[in-house]
Amino acid sequence: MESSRKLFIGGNWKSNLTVAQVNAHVNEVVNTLQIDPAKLEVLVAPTTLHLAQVKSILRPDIHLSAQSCSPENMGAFTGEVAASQLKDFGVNWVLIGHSERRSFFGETDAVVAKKVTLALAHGLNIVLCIGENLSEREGGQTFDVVARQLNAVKSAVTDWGKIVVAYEPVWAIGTGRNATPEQAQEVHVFIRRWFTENVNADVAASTRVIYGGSVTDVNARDLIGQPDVDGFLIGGASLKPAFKTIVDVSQA
Ligand SMILES: O=C(CO)COP(=O)(O)O
Repeated sequence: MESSRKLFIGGNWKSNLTVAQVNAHVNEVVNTLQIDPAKLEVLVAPTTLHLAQVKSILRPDIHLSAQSCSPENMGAFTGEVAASQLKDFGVNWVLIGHSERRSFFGETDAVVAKKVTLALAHGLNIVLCIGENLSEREGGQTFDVVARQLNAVKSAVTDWGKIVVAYEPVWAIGTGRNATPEQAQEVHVFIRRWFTENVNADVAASTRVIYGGSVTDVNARDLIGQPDVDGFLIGGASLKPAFKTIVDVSQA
């Protein structure tokens, strides 16, 4: 990555871990990370159920994030947690647009945009997830999909400074088949160009674009070596001691 942007590494724990496992993982892995605050920000996103528990034991220099928020304000929306409730509770970050939300729970671009609007209105920072699926990649539509997903939130974003973009090709998530460093770099460059053309050059230069999809302690070093890969959003490996190795090699 380029030195002007601070590295960003997030652990998305998805729907994993018991209470005991959360405690052990935070105490043994997350809270023992070596983080140079001038170089790197780290975030963890436990289930909504575990936010309070993690908040009570997490090192204060590590960001706590929800994995989603409601596309509506507080009210009669059973099962949802509103952005304002996250903020009120002391959670300052939220993942929005993860491909598992889009594909398994029917989140459309319009729903993603509503969530972005509310999250920003209530002062949350966002990791905005975008990326193409396998048939879209094989059909040569990667750039079209990524641009469509960015266009969908463009008018909802009042402050790009509160957003980290996570490029997560769906075909790489949980498959053990990561994008090659060159494939990641190519799309990250495209995303940066989208910012230049649709927002401005400052935002294009300063927005962190992180990569997600089968990141491991083995492939992290080559991926982070790409000039436009500013960090990672990590699923499986964020639940293991490998998370520590990834943090270490990324700062090296
Ligand atoms: O979806 C991801 C992070 O949000 C990536 O998951 P994996 O690292 O398990 O492929």
